[in-house]
Amino acid sequence: MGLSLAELWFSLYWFITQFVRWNPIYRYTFKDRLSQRYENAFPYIDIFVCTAKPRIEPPIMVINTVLSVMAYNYPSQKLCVYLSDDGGSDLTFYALLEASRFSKHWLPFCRKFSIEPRSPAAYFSTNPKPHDSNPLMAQERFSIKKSYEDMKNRIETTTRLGRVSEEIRKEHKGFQEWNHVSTQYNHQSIVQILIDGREDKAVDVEGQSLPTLVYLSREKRPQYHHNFKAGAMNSLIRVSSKISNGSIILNVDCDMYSNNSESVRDALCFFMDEQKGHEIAYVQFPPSYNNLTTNDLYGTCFRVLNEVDLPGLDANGGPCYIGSGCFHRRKALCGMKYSEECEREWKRETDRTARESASVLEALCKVLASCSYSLCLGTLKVSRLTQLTGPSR
Ligand SMILES: O=c1ccn([C@@H]2O[C@H](COP(=O)(O)OP(=O)(O)O[C@H]3O[C@H](CO)[C@@H](O)[C@H](O)[C@H]3O)[C@@H](O)[C@H]2O)c(=O)[nH]1
Ligand SMILES: [Mn+2]
Repeated sequence: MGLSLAELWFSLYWFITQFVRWNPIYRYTFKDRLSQRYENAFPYIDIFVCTAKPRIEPPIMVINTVLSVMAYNYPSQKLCVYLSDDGGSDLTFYALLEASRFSKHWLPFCRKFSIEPRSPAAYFSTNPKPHDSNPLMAQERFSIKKSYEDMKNRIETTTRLGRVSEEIRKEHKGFQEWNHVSTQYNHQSIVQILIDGREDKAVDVEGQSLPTLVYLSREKRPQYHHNFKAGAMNSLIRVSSKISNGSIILNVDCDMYSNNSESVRDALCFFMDEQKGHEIAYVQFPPSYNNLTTNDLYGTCFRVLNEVDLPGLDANGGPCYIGSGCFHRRKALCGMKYSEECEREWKRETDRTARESASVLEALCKVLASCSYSLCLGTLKVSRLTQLTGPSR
């Protein structure tokens, strides 16, 4: 009886889904035209990476994701990367400090040899051998691989130990914050700007500017509910509005590195489309997974979801919001309706950055990441997110 009901339900489900799958839309971008028209008028992009549990989400994995988004092929002065650490862990902070130093070598290397993917761990594991045809690359690859492995060893040793040594703690003022942290669920907000992209000294080894890099651990108190990732996203939206206020926000989970350095430009082809751009609230990238099954039976992705269901939904008002890998307009997340006038405003807003010094910004942002601030504004409702529509690619 139960089985027959289940069969009946799945038949009905299959029948309904066919309507959605009837007329899928596949979209293509023309990034060369985007560059020709807008290269100097690109918007600021804020990228949020979320992590919560240093034991399940090891700091070395987290910083690989951070490095993959820092290395986007996009003007670095217009990129600002935020790591939200709901674990409130100094181990994650230490790993991010290491990543901020390593990025000075990694970003020029990626740029020079156009390497993909730009997560160092993924790059070194998918390209185990250097390219013999280019001796310069082979040499540089050897040295950058060595410095990556040294960094990885330092981070993993510290993670295994479970605490940051006294020598390391002296390397950055940010570690002093942990003098006041009692537990993961009971601590003040911590905001540390590790790279301030506005400064002249924020450059890589080739003298090119680096993206801004911010560590955030919002306040946690036992009497306040923290609302998991949605709570973290709320804090990130507030804190980033003070520091960089990028018009476009990308969110990635810490275990989902970006496997394409052109993703920002792909998303902008939709947002900056002169005719239809203002109708688009978000651009959702389909996720791929590396380790779903032994021997990777399904070719690293959910094929039906990515190749049939999402393009099908696109033809019916827009794909659903999946979470990681989604670009949003900031204004859409803040509940504003987007119109053609906003598009014109946006063009005027592209050169706006905070004027306060990094330490003043840190102090201001701590207030924005506090529990009482979250409480008075309420939480970002998932229902709001699902109302927004936009195309997938
Ligand atoms: O209190 C919390 C709990 C989780 N997270 C982060 O949120 C992300 C997602 O949480 P997780 O428990 O890993 O959820 P998953 O089921 O693995 O992820 C699915 O659900 C997420 C939340 O809707 C989407 O972002 C993902 O794309 C989707 O794969 C991770 O980066 C976590 O670090 C926080 O920041 N704070
Ligand atoms: Mn996850």
